[in-house]
Parts: sequence; C-alpha cells; structure tokens
Amino acid sequence: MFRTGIRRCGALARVATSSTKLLSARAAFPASFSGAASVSRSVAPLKSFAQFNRLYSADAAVAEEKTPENAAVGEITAFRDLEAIGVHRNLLDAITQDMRYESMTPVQAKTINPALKGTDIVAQAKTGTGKTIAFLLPLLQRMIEEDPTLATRKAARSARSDDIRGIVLSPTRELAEQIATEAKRLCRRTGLVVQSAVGGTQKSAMLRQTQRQGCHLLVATPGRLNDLLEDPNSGIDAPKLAALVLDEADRMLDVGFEKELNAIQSYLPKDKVRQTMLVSATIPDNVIQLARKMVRPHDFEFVQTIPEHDTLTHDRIPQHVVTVSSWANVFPSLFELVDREVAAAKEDPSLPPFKAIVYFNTTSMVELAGELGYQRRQSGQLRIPTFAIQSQLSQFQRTKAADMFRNSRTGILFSSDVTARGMDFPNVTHVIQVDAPRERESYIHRLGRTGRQDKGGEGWLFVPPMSANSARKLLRGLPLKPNKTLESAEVDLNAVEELPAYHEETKNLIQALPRKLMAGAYTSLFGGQLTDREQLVEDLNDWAVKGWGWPEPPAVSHSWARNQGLLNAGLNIQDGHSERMHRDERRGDRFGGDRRGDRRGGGRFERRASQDPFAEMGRRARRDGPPQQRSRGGRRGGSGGFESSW
Ligand SMILES: Nc1ncnc2c1ncn2[C@@H]1O[C@H](COP(=O)(O)OP(=O)(O)OP(=O)(O)O)[C@@H](O)[C@H]1O
Repeated sequence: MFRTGIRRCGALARVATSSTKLLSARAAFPASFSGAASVSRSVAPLKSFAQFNRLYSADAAVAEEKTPENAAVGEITAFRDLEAIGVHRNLLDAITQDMRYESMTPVQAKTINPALKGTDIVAQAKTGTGKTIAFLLPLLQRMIEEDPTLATRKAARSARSDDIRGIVLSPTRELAEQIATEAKRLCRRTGLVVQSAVGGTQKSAMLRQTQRQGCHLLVATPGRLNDLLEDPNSGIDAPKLAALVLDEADRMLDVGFEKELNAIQSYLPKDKVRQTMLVSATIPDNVIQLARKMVRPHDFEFVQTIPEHDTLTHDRIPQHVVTVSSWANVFPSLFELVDREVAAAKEDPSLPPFKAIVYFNTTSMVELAGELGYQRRQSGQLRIPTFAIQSQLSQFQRTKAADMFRNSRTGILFSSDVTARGMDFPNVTHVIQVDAPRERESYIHRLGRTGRQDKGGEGWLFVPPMSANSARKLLRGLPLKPNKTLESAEVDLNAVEELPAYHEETKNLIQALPRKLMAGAYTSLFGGQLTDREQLVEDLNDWAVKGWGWPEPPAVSHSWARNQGLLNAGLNIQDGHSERMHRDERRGDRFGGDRRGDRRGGGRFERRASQDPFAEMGRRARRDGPPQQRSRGGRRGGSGGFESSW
C-alpha cells in the first residue's frame, strides 16, 4: 500500500516540480545579469579621473544623482566605459574579450567605481552576483596605477616573491584557488603574476614556484599567509602592498582566524597607504568589528547593494522545507527526491540537467552520504556521478572532487561547509541541506551555490524533529515553504510491517558499510543545536536498529556519554569504544570549516566610544536577522515566511 502511495505521490510531485522547474528554466541561461544588463547603455566618456572621484565619493553620489550631467556617470555599467576613466585596457580586454562580459553586475557597478579611487570598501551583495570581479578589478588597477610597468607582459619576467603588491584572503582553500584562477584570467594580458598559498599543500613546492616565477598578487588562506610572512627564510614580503582584500570577511572570525589576521596586519607595511576591501553576502556584527580593526575609519565606504526590506536570498529560488519524522527517513527521502528530480530533468529536455549539492553539518555524515551515493551508483540505482568533499580529505582529494563536480553536467556533491562560501560551481540546480545549519549565514551561503548569475534553482532543507525548533528560530523570516511531496519523509518505522522501498534500499546499502563509519556518523549528530538530546538518542537508536539492521545501537564509552550529559539517556554505553568518538571530538573542524570550531566573538576589537564611523554601516548592513533582533523590530517575516507557515 505504501509503495503505491509513493508512486502516486511521486507523479503528483513530478507535476509540481516540473512547473517549478519550468519557471526556473526560463531564468536559466540569461544573456547577462538582470539589473546590470537592463541599464547598460553607452556613456559619454568622462573627462578626468578627478571628475570620476568626485562623483563617486559615496555621499556625493547620492547628492549628485539628481543632475543630468552626473546621472550619466552614475550609469556606467559597461566595462568598456571604464577605460575612459583610466582603467587599463589590458584588464578590460580580458573581461570583455576573454571572459565576454560586457555589462557590470549591480555590485560591480557600485563597488568598482568607488574602489577605483582608493577608498577602503566594505561591500555586501547577494550570493553569485559577481563580487569577485568587483574587488579584483580595482585591486589590479590600483597595482598598475602604482607601477604602470606591470601592465605589459614583460613585467612578469622581473617579478619577485618579496615584492607582492596585492593580497586576497579567503577563509577556505578551495575558494582561494578559485579566486586565483579568476585573477589569472583577468591578468592574462598584463605582466601581473598571481600565486596562491593555501594550507594542506606543500609549502616548499609553493615557495619554490613563487621564488622562481615571482608574485604580484597572492591569494591565500590566513593561516598559510601568516606562516609565510613570519618565516624569515620564505622570501615572501610585501613592502609596497597596494591593496588587501578579505573575501567572505565574516567567515574569517567565525573559523578562528582572528589571531592570524592580527599577525598578518603586523607584518604589512605601516608607512604606506593601503586600500582594504571587506566583502561578503552576509554582514553580521563581527564584520563591523573586523572593519574597525582593518579599515581606515575616515576613508571608507559601505557599499550596500541589497535593498532595505529585501531578504539575503534570491526571491526566484524556491525554498522547500521537509520535516522528516525521524533520522531514519533522511536518506530515503533524499534518494526519493534525487530520483524524482533526475527523472524529471530527463523527461523534459527544456530543464537543465540535475546537478545538486547536499550539505551536512559534520564530516562523518558527508563520509556516510558519499559512501551511500557511491553504492547507489554501483548498484545501478543512480546513474549520475557523485562526489564528496569534507575537511578531513587531503587537499589533493578535495581539489580533485571540486574540479570534477565543477566540470560535470550532472551529478551530486555531498559536502560539508568547506564549499558553502564563494564556490562557483556552474549550473547547480538544487541545494539540499540536511539538518538545521549551525548559523543563519551558513544556510544563506549554502543556498547561494544555486541561482548564480541570475539563473534558476531550488533549495531544500530536511529537518529532523529534534532540530526543528532551532531551525525555525534560526531561519525565521526566510521564505521557506513546507513541502510534503516526499512520501519517505513521514514513515514511522515502528508502524510498518514491511520497509518501504527507499528505506529497504538504504538499509541494504548501509549493511555493506564499515561499522566504524556508521558509528562515527551516529555520534557526530550529537554536536548540533538540539532542543531535545534524549529524544535524539531514542531516534538514532531506532534508526540504527530498524534502519541499519544492527542488533543494537553503536557502542559509546562511559566518558563520552558523561561529557554529553547523556549517561542515563539510553545510549549503548560500553568500555573500550571511545577511540573513534574522542577522535571526532578532537577534530577541530568536524563541522566542515577549514579551521577549528566556532570561536565567535572577536573580543579583541574594541568599540569606539563615540562619533563612530562604523555605526552607520552597522545600521545599513542587511542582516536579514539575527532572529531575536528582527522580532523585536517587528521586521518583515510576513506571509509565507518560514515561521508562520511551518
Ligand atoms: N559582469 C558579469 N557578467 C556575467 N557574468 C559575470 C559577471 N561578473 C561575474 N560573472 C560570473 O558570475 C558568477 C558568480 O560570480 P562570483 O563568484 O564573483 O559571485 P559572488 O558574488 O562572489 O558569489 P558568492 O557570494 O557566492 O561568493 C561567476 O561565474 C562569474 O564569472
């Protein structure tokens, strides 16, 4: 009976999904970004850089917008027109001829213009809207302006590793590599040499290459950059540094890079004016703290591209929330959704091929999902490629998986938060998040892996009951809509005589997996934000016994249970089973970041007493939360919001 139900429901769901997808497909491959494209027109060349500078000081821009003469300047949206105000042709040719971008996106138009005059910048724009070029172009232009010889190819021959002119910092290795690739494309027609320096790779090999080829722009993770700068024998130095960028600035403090950032600051030249840019789609309070520390208080602009009452997510991306009644239903529901969407895309050639990222909060769950995906492919149940990325893999494995997924037309990437920020995988149609994310920002950035460049896509969130309250609080005000089209989501394993098809399949696959892997996944789930941990024990025990077919739940040690405050909660406590769990406990980044656990706070950055130039920025930053603040202020939330409808 249940199987029939699945089939019927599946058909209905296909109809629903198809219509969603048709809408998405229409937005799927636009000629260029909306907004930027719609206002693109030819602009009369500006007479001088000074005129440009004057018009684009932030306050002046607002005031001057009204006059017809200045309105023309405010409308520069074509890259080509930047040549008239001094941007080097070799940079612009790379954009317009090699990359074939003609119009700036709104964040590019709003950021590039003020950034070109050297003002420090804090910029906020939604995910996938072109922030990378928004900071790279002015950064490279500034380097050329300070040393015009860098504009032509022959400058590359005399590049040195101790004369770095620009630094971009990224919180994750994959993102640093991606930014370096984009920067190399922009520099192709110039003499600017770009290098990357990330953890997990051989420092000595990177140093040899940098010493041999030289470096003008270094894209790095903070840990590795600090390591290079503090090593007197590295040969890496930046005495004439023109500009420093912190991409995904808010994440830097989240993953505990505060110490490194302080140290890096201390190695940078003090006797030279440097431009600093902080960029992110989310600007929580810690970015304001970072700005206080890194940005020149009286020469900075806050570039805000998100209208006041807008959400930080894209309206065109539907966000579905599926309440699974037990952890036992998570993988069956996931498989049901994947099969349904793969089939829908195959049936309808107007739809883009199914390409999904599935996010989990812990590395062990990514490992488990990766194995299940692999087994499904082996057994012929799934006919698209699957990949997995989490921080415990070697950097080589991580890079390889990211590259393969990037180049795949279709496929599934199981991932921790290491790919949640900035990663630009083309044509991702679905972002599926399992369990309540640790932070609201995480949810927003993960979702931002789809719907990039104005394309379509959809978001799914699977929430087990024990995380439901924290998910609701965390995501209040976002336009999540309950979705009940997945039959596997509400199965009660205690009430069925025969396991439904997707549950049966999952159980068979799990039985072939190493017990250590399953036990690791089990214990890792106790790390999240849970409202009822004892209920979680009960639910996971049920999953282990009925869903995996184990005679009893995985064993945990007495000390682990005590540390979790769960000595009398029904865990299978046995001595001698502690190793795996203690290892998990010790793993600093089991939640998927590139660094240690959450160390929010950044207490070192002191508040200014009065006349605070950053206070205005704090007011204008679009938080879209945090929830408690929003509810106090009676902000949006409105109809269709997660809170009211779920
Ligand atoms: N002017 C443009 N026209 C068309 N495409 C562009 C333009 N600028 C950038 N892109 C492309 O848009 C995609 C998204 O850009 P990018 O990765 O810089 O977004 P982002 O805002 O930094 O996203 P995130 O917030 O996720 O870091 C990239 O593939 C990029 O090459």
